[in-house]
Amino acid sequence: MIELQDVSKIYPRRGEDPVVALENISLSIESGEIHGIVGESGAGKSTLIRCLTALERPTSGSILVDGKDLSTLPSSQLRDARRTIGMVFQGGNLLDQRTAAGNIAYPLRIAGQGKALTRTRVTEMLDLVGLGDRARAFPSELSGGQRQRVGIARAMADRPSVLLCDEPTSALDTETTDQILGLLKDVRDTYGVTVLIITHEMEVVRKICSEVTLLDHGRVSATGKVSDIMETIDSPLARRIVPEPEFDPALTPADSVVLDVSFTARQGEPTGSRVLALASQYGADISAGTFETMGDIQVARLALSIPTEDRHDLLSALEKVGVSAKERAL
Ligand SMILES: Nc1ncnc2c1ncn2[C@@H]1O[C@H](COP(=O)(O)OP(=O)(O)OP(=O)(O)O)[C@@H](O)[C@H]1O
Repeated sequence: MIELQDVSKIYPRRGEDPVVALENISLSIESGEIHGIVGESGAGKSTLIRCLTALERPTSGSILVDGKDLSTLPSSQLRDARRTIGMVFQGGNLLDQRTAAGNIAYPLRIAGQGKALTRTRVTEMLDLVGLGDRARAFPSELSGGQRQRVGIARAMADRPSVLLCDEPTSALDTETTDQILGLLKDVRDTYGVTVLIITHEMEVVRKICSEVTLLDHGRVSATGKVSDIMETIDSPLARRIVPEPEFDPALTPADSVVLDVSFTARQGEPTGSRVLALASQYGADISAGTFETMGDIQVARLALSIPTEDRHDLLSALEKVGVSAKERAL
């Protein structure tokens, strides 16, 4: 479990105002959750990771990992506490001169684990990430996805309780991204590890995060279960996670307007069919649409084109069934 209590990080600058990189961050992440941290460049994501790995101490507040306060531990105990945290970096960040097995063994050697345990763990981790036959390959002989698999194996080798992933899928293609995200989920399922992912890719949030936090100028601007965030379908974070579908307004028929219609539905709720029936009843057509299944909810954003004169009737019919809709300014 990770708990941040009122964490602030202020960088002093000579002759200039200090930079407040993190301001009163409070977050509680239960064991076994997959929590995404998103935010614009400069929002404080890297600073948060550095504080969580105790590479930096926060200016104030406390950071507890499995009940241990990393911000006050003396250096002598910090090394052991750090072993409870595994790090996955962008692109794998492997040691080029070591084989896949050598990279995975490295943190175990540093931690002083014996040869026999190291050997068993390396085999177990290579199997876990599906690279049992590539133990002797050097990073230059592996694909980007395989390098990241080794990165995950290395991070898990010393059995951490927390896995911090810093942009784990950036620079990977969609298919490889899916495989790496699937692997992170499997790792969580197998070892019950708490996963924190810093990402700028909303796809990561959609596909594997159970919870998400949006950082904005060093503050928590929104946080919660992804399904709860998506229920407030018009919130800025919900729009960022599942944006409105793009389409070319030039294709809208003459004398028509576009309505943006958004809704969520739990399994078995007929909201989608109700919306489509109303659209058809009022002569609307689907110009573009996005459907996402995220955990136990479905999220839909549709752009409906409708004859201008019928738009108010459809808007009020949708409102009656509790579906958010508004006219798009073209
Ligand atoms: N060592 C430092 N000294 C001074 N300011 C810093 C330092 N590290 C970060 N900052 C500032 O703190 C703020 C947060 O930076 P941070 O790198 O955490 O953002 P980020 O969300 O990770 O951005 P990106 O997505 O671009 O990596 C920025 O204004 C940055 O300039």
